[in-house]
Amino acid sequence: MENITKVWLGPLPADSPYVQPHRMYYVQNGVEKNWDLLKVHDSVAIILYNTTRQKLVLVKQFRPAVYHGVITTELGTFDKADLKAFPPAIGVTLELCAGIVDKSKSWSEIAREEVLEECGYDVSVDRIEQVMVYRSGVGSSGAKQAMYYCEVTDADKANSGGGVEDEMIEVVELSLPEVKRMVQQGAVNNSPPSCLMGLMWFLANKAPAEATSA
Ligand SMILES: O=c1ccn([C@@H]2O[C@H](COP(=O)(O)OP(=O)(O)O[C@H]3O[C@H](CO)[C@@H](O)[C@H](O)[C@H]3O)[C@@H](O)[C@H]2O)c(=O)[nH]1
Repeated sequence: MENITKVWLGPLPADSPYVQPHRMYYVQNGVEKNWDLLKVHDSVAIILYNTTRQKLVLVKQFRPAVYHGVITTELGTFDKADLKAFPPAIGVTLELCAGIVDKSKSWSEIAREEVLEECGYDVSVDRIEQVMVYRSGVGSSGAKQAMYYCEVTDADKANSGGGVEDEMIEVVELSLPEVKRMVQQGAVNNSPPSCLMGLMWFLANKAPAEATSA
């Protein structure tokens, strides 16, 4: 699905619209300290449950940062990736539908748009319920993420999803036993903590009782 033919690293341009690095200084207990950090966009993530099929709707995509992380855990650093030793599939994740907050719209409206763009379901904002808000990357970015829950039916399906412009996103449906297995065994698909936490929240609060017994 990822169709990646070349990967290399370069320096971060100062005008990156996605990542701004800073060194923050502070005085604690009378001692001057500093912390190197990244300003990244806040984001939304949506736990999407199709009640017609009793399936959780997730997305699969190549994540450059995960691919970089997998290689550098092994090699320390690299300039040009060896695609034979490190096939791009190792950078593919299974996640909740999500998106960055990079426009002046309400967070739930941004969540609504992501559900439509990435997963193809057209729902109104009032059907999207806020679940929790937390900070991710507490050592590096401290970015805020708001998690939402939304139930959809087959009748809400407006397109096949997959993202906008050149995004390559695959929509994946998981049955309730598959979701349960996923949280029992952990992140075999490079799934981020927010995804596992969202699925656990679903199992604890929304899943039909028969799906969580046994
Ligand atoms: O360096 C970058 C970074 C982003 N993009 C684009 O920006 C958009 C970002 O995608 P979007 O779907 O809005 O957000 P996500 O990539 O899904 O990321 C959010 O959701 C993730 C899963 O919860 C969190 O890990 C992230 O921190 C959070 O930003 C996409 O079009 C990307 O192609 C770039 O082109 N270059």
